Amino acid sequence: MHNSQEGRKLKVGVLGATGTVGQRFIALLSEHPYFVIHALGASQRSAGKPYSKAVTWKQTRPIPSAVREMPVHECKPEYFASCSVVFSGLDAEVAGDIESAFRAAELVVFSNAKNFRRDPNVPLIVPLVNTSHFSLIPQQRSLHSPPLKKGFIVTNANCSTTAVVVPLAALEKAFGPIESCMITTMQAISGAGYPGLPSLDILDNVVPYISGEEEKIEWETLKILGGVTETDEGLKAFDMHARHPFRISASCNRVAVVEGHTECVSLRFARRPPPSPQQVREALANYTSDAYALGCPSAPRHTIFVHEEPDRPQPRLDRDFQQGAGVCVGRVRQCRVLDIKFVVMANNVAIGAATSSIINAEFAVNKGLIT
Ligand SMILES: NC(=O)C1=CN([C@@H]2O[C@H](COP(=O)(O)OP(=O)(O)OC[C@H]3O[C@@H](n4cnc5c(N)ncnc54)[C@H](OP(=O)(O)O)[C@@H]3O)[C@@H](O)[C@H]2O)C=CC1
Ligand SMILES: N[C@@H](CC(=O)OP(=O)(O)O)C(=O)O
Repeated sequence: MHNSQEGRKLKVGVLGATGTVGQRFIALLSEHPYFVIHALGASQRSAGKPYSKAVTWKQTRPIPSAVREMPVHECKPEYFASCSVVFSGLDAEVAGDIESAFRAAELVVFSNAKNFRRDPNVPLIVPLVNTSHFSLIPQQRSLHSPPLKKGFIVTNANCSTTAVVVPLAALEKAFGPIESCMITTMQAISGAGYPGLPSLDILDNVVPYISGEEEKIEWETLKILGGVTETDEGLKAFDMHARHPFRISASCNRVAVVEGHTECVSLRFARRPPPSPQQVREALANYTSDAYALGCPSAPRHTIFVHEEPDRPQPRLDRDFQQGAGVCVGRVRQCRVLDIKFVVMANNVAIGAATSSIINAEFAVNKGLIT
C-alpha cells in the first residue's frame, strides 16, 4: 500500500468517539498501518474535555496513550478539516445531520449508523461481501448539490445483518440464488450501546424484541446481495428485478451475552437438488473476500471459520478469533422444512461495526478512492 510504504499515515477522525463503537475504533486505529487518529468528536457533554475524562472506557486494554489527552470536539467539520477519513460511531438520533454536513464539507465518512443505509446512492457495504458497491461513489458525488470532488458517505450494515449476510453470500456464490431464509437472532447487550439495558431487565432473561431490527435485517440483506445494476436512471444498488426472488424473515432476541451476536439460520436454495451439508461446509470454509485478496490489513484470513464441534460457535469462546474480524459458523446440517440450517456468530462491535468500517476504508484507500 502506497501510504504505509512512504511511511506517511493518513489522518483520521472518529465521531461518537466515546461510545461503544467509538471506543473500538480508537482501540483498532491506535495501531493501524495506514491511519493515525487526529481528531475526536462526541456530544456537547463531552466536548472540551480530554478524551480520558470524557469517556467511560470499557475496553480490556488501557486507553491508547496517543489519545488520552486528545481534546474531544463537537462534531463540526471544521475540527476535522485535515482528516482524510472520518469514522462515525454516532448515535442515529444525530448521525444523519452530522454526517451529511461532513460530506458537504468534502470529507469522506464511513458510518455505522442506520441513517443513510437506504439511500440509493450510498453504498451499504459489508466488506467481506460487496465491496463492488463502491462503484456508486461517483454517482453519489455527482448528484450532490453542488457536486462533490472528494466527499462521500459509505455505511456498513446492522450488526446482525453483517453476521448472516457473509455465509449467505458465500452460499449464493457457490450454489446460486437462495430462495428463502429464516433467521432467529440471540443478540448481545453491547448492541444496544452503553449503558444498554438495565441489568434487572436482561439478567436471567431473554427479551424477544429489538426495535426496528427485524426490518433492517430483512431489507439490508436484499440491498447487499442485490448487486449494483445499470438502469436507465443510472446505477442502482437495490434492483430486485435483477436478482432471483428472495424471501427472508428474521426474529430478533436480546440475550444476556456481553459481546457477539449468534443467529440460527435455515434456508432453501433455488437449485434442485440442493447441496449437501458437506458441500455447504466446504463452500463456507473456502469463501474468501475481495478485501483480503486486495491486502486490506484488517480483513480476516478466514472470512468464515467453520466449526466441526457440535457445540460451537459460542460467543464467549469465538468472538475474539481473528480480533473479531471474521464470522464463525457451526452446526451445518440438513433442515427437514427448508434445505440447510446452521448457526453463525459474529462480534457485533468488531466485524458488526468498527472493523467493517475500517476494512471498507482500507479498501477505498487501496482502490485510490481516498487521496
Ligand atoms: N453497538 C453495536 O454493536 C453497533 C452499533 N451500531 C450503530 O453505531 C452507532 C453507535 O452505537 P454505539 O457505540 O453502540 O452507541 P453509544 O450510545 O455507545 O455511543 C453513541 C455516541 O454518540 C455520541 N453522541 C450522542 N449524542 C450526540 C450528539 N448530540 N452530538 C454528537 N455526538 C453525540 C455519544 O457521545 P457522548 O458520550 O458525548 O454522549 C457517543 O460517543 C449507532 O448508530 C448504532 O446504531 C451499528 C452496529 C453495531
Ligand atoms: N440494533 C443492534 C445494533 C445497532 O445499533 O444496529 P443499527 O446500527 O442497525 O441501529 C443491536 O441492538 O444489536
